Amino acid sequence: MATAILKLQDASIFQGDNLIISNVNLEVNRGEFVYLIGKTGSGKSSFMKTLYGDLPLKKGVGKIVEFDLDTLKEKEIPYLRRKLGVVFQDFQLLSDRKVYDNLAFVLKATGWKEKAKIDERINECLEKVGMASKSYKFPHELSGGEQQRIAIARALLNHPELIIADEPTGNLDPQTSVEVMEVLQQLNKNGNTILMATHDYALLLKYPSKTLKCDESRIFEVVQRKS
Ligand SMILES: Nc1ncnc2c1ncn2[C@@H]1O[C@H](COP(=O)(O)OP(=O)(O)OP(=O)(O)O)[C@@H](O)[C@H]1O
Repeated sequence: MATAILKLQDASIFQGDNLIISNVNLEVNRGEFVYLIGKTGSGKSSFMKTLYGDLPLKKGVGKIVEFDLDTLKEKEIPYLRRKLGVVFQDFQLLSDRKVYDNLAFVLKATGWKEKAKIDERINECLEKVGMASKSYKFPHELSGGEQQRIAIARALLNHPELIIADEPTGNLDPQTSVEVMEVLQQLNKNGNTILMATHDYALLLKYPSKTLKCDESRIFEVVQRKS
């Protein structure tokens, strides 16, 4: 039976007092790869921010990786984020430290203490994104695609139940976008559940998958035409 990792019922997304999206009803099941598409300003980022606790869910019911979004307390947010891997368009790596230290920073902040275990986990995650040889590089020594792969490795560190990627290829050229997408596809094949916002239709055509569309203050599933 399909297990819902994310379930929203009659949920509304707000930015402050402004209603951005209303009556959202959707489920994302374990193992799925789901796109969220929609024009600039249609509310994709606001929707995703609500999922990782950056915006409160003020109306409706939402459950994500065993957390209730509608009753989520401030102090629960770090624990929710540990079960999610969030990837952003602009990578958000710390520019003053090497790749290894970017990842170690996250592990230490989430309670990892033993150096050998930290090293092992960092290496495992870098291997998953094909970046094992780059751990002693600074972010500025890497290309955009490489930086995004490091950001994906960082998202994987604490075995997330859901990866939320907000326009992960938005800053990348088409060829590099495909390379990053291949990494995400591979992770999904290995069991990771992924929700990815994008407006890159070329990727959608190349890697068809369940697609949600954000339009006119609503989110609904769209059926992709074959051919
Ligand atoms: N911090 C904010 N305060 C108030 N309104 C905001 C804020 N951020 C976004 N909005 C508004 O919310 C609406 C949705 O914006 P959002 O960034 O979620 O859209 P998006 O689909 O992710 O667009 P993009 O593709 O440009 O990131 C827009 O009308 C925007 O003006």
